[in-house]
Amino acid sequence: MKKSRGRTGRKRRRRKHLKSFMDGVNCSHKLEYIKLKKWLKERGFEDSNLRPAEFWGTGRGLMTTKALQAGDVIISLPEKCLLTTSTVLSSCLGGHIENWKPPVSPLLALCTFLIAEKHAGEKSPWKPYLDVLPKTYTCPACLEPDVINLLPNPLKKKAQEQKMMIQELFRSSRAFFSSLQPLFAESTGTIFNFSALEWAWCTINTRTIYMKHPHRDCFSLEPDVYALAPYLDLLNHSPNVQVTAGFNEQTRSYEIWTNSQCKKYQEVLICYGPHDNQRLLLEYGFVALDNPHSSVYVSADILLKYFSPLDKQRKAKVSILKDHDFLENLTFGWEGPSWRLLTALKVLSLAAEEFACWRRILLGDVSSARNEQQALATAAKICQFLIEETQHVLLQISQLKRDRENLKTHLALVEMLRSEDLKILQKSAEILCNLNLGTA
Ligand SMILES: C[S@@+](CC[C@H](N)C(=O)[O-])C[C@H]1O[C@@H](n2cnc3c(N)ncnc32)[C@H](O)[C@@H]1O
Repeated sequence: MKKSRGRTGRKRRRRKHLKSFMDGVNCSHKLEYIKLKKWLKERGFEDSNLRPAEFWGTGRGLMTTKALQAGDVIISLPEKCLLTTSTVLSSCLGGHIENWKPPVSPLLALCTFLIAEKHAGEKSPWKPYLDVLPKTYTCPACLEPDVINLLPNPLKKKAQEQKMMIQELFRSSRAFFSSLQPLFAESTGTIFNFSALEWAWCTINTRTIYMKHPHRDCFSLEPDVYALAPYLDLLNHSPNVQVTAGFNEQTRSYEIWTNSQCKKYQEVLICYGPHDNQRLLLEYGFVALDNPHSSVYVSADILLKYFSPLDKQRKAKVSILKDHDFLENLTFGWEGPSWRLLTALKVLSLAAEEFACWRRILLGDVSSARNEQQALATAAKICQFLIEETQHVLLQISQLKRDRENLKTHLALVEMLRSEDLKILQKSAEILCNLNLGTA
């Protein structure tokens, strides 16, 4: 057939090129997925129109072989396929967990089960599922300190806390792991080592669905809300889709319905929640492009740098902001500075003679045109400072990517987070520039 060389041909080629990026590469022929499908079928899972595939941008996910309409069921996974604390209690670990004092948490019970089953290899009834689980994760707990240092605040602090929390979980679980020795030929110290626990913790943190189970006395008081859902847990996240999910008591299956459309052969995406990128990175180890829920945080330290220490009311203003919880969660978003950030800036910008009206400002009132103008001008300066700081970190990352080949994947993740932050800040700067021109 003759190739179309004109505008229509170019458009068609561009569409085809774009489509090939959006479509995934089907990998359902791979042995591990064939085995998983067989395993699921034995547990009552009806073959759906979903196929495992590799996608540009989101990685491994599920593609649909049939167009989905709002209201369609994406997947219905029978209870028998779910891995919960009931699964753990009915395994050989059950008796040990029931006798152990102080009781272990539901999370530790699940981690222990995953590690034990992985160690069992061919003997594990869960092998087909374990074989498709990721070998490594990109949650902050798995990042090197050099990479964590490049994260913005307050994520950096939360990442360090996550790392320490897993270290503490390991330290406090050692005696329990040792108590399992009668079940294993190999030393429990070798089986339940730190990296095994880190892997199991990340598996649960990034892949479980929410399913509340009643409290059982053999577990500590931490909520028992986890279930691992093989195959269903191959669904990736998009902040732009809506789904309904839950356990259906009638069908005794965990079901997900879509409220959005999805074209044939495209990736089926679900929404893990209205999370910003810092939360997505912390909880799931990834960043979403153009995430409408994302924002850039302004710390109290940065905010206060823009106000004179000679202001006699500075101390009083800071304590008002602190008492009314206006020194945290101050952000720049896709729509400019948040109302909270502008309010904090307005209180700090109050002239001596206006100070008495701080309460009105906290309620959203205008004090004076001068006060409004100064708050907007300061917001623009802070935004510019954050733009330069983010550009500086991006430069550091690109240098490190050249020098530290082993950190490349993790650095690329932080780079993506910082680049998304830069986009938000640039958008905010543009909005502020227009607002400042309007009030000048
Ligand atoms: C429930 S699993 C989804 C399946 C996963 N991609 C896999 O290969 O097993 C959640 C993990 O998928 C990845 N993920 C989910 N949504 C993503 C997205 N929009 N972009 C990139 N990675 C995503 C993250 O690594 C996250 O921790």
